[in-house]
Amino acid sequence: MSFASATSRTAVASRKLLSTSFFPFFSRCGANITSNLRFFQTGKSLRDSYDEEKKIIDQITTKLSPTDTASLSRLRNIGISAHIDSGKTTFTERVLYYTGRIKAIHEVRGRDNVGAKMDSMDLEREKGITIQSAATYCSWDKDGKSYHYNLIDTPGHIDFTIEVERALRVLDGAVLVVCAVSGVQSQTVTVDRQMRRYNVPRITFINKMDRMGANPFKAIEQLNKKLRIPAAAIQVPIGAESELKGVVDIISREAIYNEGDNGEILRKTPVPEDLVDLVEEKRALLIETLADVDDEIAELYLEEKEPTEKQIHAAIRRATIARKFTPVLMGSALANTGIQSVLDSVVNYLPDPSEVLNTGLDIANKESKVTLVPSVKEPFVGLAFKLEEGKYGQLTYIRVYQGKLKKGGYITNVKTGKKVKVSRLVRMHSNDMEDVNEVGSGEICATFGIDCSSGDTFTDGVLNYSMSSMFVPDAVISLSIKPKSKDSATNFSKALNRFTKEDPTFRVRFDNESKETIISGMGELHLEIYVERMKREYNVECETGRPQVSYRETITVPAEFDYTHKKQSGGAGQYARVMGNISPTSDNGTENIFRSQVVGGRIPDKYLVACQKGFEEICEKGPLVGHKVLGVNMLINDGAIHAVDSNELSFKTATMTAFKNSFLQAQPVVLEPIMNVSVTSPNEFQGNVIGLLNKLTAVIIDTENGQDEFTITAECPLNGLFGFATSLRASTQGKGEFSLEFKKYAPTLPQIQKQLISEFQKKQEQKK
Ligand SMILES: Nc1nc2c(ncn2[C@@H]2O[C@H](COP(=O)(O)OP(=O)(O)OP(=O)(O)O)[C@@H](O)[C@H]2O)c(=O)[nH]1
Repeated sequence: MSFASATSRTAVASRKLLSTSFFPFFSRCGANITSNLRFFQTGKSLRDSYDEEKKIIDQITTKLSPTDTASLSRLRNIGISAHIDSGKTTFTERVLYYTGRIKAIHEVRGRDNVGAKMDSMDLEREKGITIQSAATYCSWDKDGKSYHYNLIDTPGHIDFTIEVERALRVLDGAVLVVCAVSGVQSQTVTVDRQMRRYNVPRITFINKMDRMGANPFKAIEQLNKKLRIPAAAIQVPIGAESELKGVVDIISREAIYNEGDNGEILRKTPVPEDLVDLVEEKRALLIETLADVDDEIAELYLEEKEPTEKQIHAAIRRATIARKFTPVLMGSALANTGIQSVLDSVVNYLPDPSEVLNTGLDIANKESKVTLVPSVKEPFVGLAFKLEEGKYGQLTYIRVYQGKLKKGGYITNVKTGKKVKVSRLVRMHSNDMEDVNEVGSGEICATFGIDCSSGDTFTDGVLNYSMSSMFVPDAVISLSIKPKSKDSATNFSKALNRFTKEDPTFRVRFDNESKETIISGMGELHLEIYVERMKREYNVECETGRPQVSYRETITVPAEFDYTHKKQSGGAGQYARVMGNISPTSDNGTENIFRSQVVGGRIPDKYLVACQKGFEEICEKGPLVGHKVLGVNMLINDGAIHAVDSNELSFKTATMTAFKNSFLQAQPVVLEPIMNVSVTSPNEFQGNVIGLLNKLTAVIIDTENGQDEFTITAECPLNGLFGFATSLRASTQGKGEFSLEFKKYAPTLPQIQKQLISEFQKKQEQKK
C-alpha cells in the first residue's frame, strides 16, 4: 500500500468516528463503524497481495490487440456456488430462461417431472441435488452490447466438493448464493474458502426472499462477520415474504418490479415512499464500506462529496475484482424476482478473462512461473479440468488460457508428450452440445476423443507449460464392493475405471489380503451415488460392505533400526542391511518423507531407490492396523551389501521390515478423521440435537440461535456418524438438516485403538 493511500485510509477511519455526530449524510451508519474499522485494519494484506497482481495484469493488457480486448471484454466465466439447497440450480434455470437459452422454466423436483436443465442426471432429478457440475453458456444484452457467459452450476454437498474445486480453478468470477433465512451456512464458509484458494472474486445473491423469516441484512452481517469479506447491499427488497414484488437499486435509486408470468417484464419506477429512508440508509452504508476498500471513494468521503453513480459502479468493480468487497443483491429465484439484476452485475462487477492473473510453470525453464496472455495470437495453452464419459466417448472440458483451439488442429498433452487431434469441438449446454469450429482465448469448451486425466495441461507442442493443478482432498470413508453376478465383472471394472478417471476424490484399490475391491471417497452419499450409477449406467448390481472409516497411523517418538535381511540357503540368495531411524514429521503429519544419507556408496543408488519403494509400499498399509501411514520421516544412513546376494528386492524387503519393527517401537497411534458437523433445526429440538451429539462424543464449537431455528457446529469423529441422517431425522421429526466436512485427523480413544489393533491382528492370524 502506498503511503498516500495509507494516510487517506487512516483519515477515513477517523472521519468515520466523527460521521455519526457531525455529518448528516452518513449519520445513519454509526452502528457499523466498529465493523468497518475492523476491515480497515485487515484490509492491508489483502490489498497488498492484489496490488502486486494488478501490476502484472496491467502489463499483460499491453500485450493484447484491440480485437483481443474487445472480445474478452464481452466474456465472463462464472460459477454459481453455495451451501446445499440454497437455490443454485433454481437460480441458474432462471438465468437460462431470461437469456433465452431455454424456452420454459422447470423446477428442481418440479411437478412436471422434467427437472431443472442443469440437473441432467436422472439421479440428480430424483434426489433434487446437484451431483456433477454442469457447464453451459448464454448471452446477456446490456446497454446495447451482447455479453457471452460461460456458466458452471456446482453441487453444494461437500461429498461432491471436487466439482466445486475444479470449477473454481477455471472460472474468473462467481455468484455466491445465500439463503435469506438461513444466512451464511457451513458450506457457504467452505465455498468461500475454495474461492479464496483460487482467488475468485464474487458477487452475492441472497435468494429465497419470498420465504417466511427472510432477512437479507442479517445475512449481510454474517457475510461480514463469518466470511470476513466487506459486504454491502446494493439493493433493498420491495415487500417481503409472499408479498415480495421486486427490488430497489440503491445506486440508481430506482425500483424494479418483476412482472409477467415468469418475471420476465421489468417495470421501473421511482423509489416507493415507504422505502426512501431505508434506501438512503443502505446507500450511505454502501459508500462507507466502499470508502474502506477503495481510494477514490475514500478521497470523496473525506471531502464530504457524494460519489456519482458512475463512480460507485467503478469502485464496486475495482474492489470486487481485487477481492476486497462483495456487492450484495437479493431476490427469489423461485418467485422469479431480482435475477436480471444479477446478470447485469456480472457484467458490471465481475472480471473478464484479461482482468485476472493466470500463471503456469515453464517446465523447460526450471519450472519458473510464467504469466499467460489471453490473446488469440499467442501459442495455445489450455487446461483439461473435467472429464465425462458421454455418448460419443470421453468428453474433455478445456479452459483455453491463451491462443485458440481449432477443430482439426493438433494439441499436445504436456504430461505425456502425446500429440492429439481435436476432431470435434463443442460448447456444452448441460448435457446437450453444440459444435463449433474454433474457440478463442479465455473460453471454456469441450472436445471428444482426447486421452488425458483431469488436470492435464495441453499446449501447441512447442510451449512446455503446466498449469498448477487442483486441490484434491483425501478420502475419509471406504467400503468393499463386488458385483452380485459374475457376468457383470467386465462392466464392473469399466465403470470403476471411468469413475476414477472422472473424479480424483473417488479411489479404487484391490486389497490383496481380503481379496476385495475397496472404493473410497468423501462421504457416504458420494459412494452411494457411485454404487447407484453403477446399477443405472452399467447395469451392475453390487453388494457392498459396511462403510469403514479411513484411519491413519503415525508415530509419536523417534526409533532407530539396524536390520539385516538374509536368505542364503540354497539357490540365489538375498542380502540387505539397512540402518537409520524413523521420526514424526513436524508438519502435523500431512505426508511421509523418505531420505537417504549413505556415505561412501555403502548402499548403491539403485538399491536406495528400492528402499524408497519399500517405504512407499508399507506406508500404504501400516504395521499397526493396516491403514495408511501419515507423518513419518524415514532416514537410511548406513547399511551393507553382499557382493553376490544383494539385489533390489532384498533392499525393498529389508526396508519394509525395518520400518515395521521400528514403527511398532515408536509409540504408534491410530488417527481418525474428525468431521465438522453443522446441524440446523427448529428451536424446539435443540435439546434432542445436543443430546444426540453428546452421545457421539462430539465437541460443540458454536451454537447460533435464530428466531425459529438454531445451528450447532461441532467436531465429531466420523466413526460415530454413520447413519447420522437417520438418527437426526428421528430426533427432529425429520426437520433437522446437517452437513459434514472433513476437519483433521486426531488420535482415536485408547479403547478404539485397542479394538482396531486386535481386529487387525486377528485377521493377520487367520491368514497364516
Ligand atoms: N421459497 C423458495 N424456495 C426456493 C427458492 N429457490 C430455490 N428454492 C427451493 O429450494 C430447493 C433447493 O433448490 P436447488 O435449486 O436445487 O438448490 P441447489 O443449491 O442447486 O441444491 P444443491 O445443488 O443440491 O446443493 C428446491 O426445493 C427449490 O424449489 C426461492 O427463491 N424461494
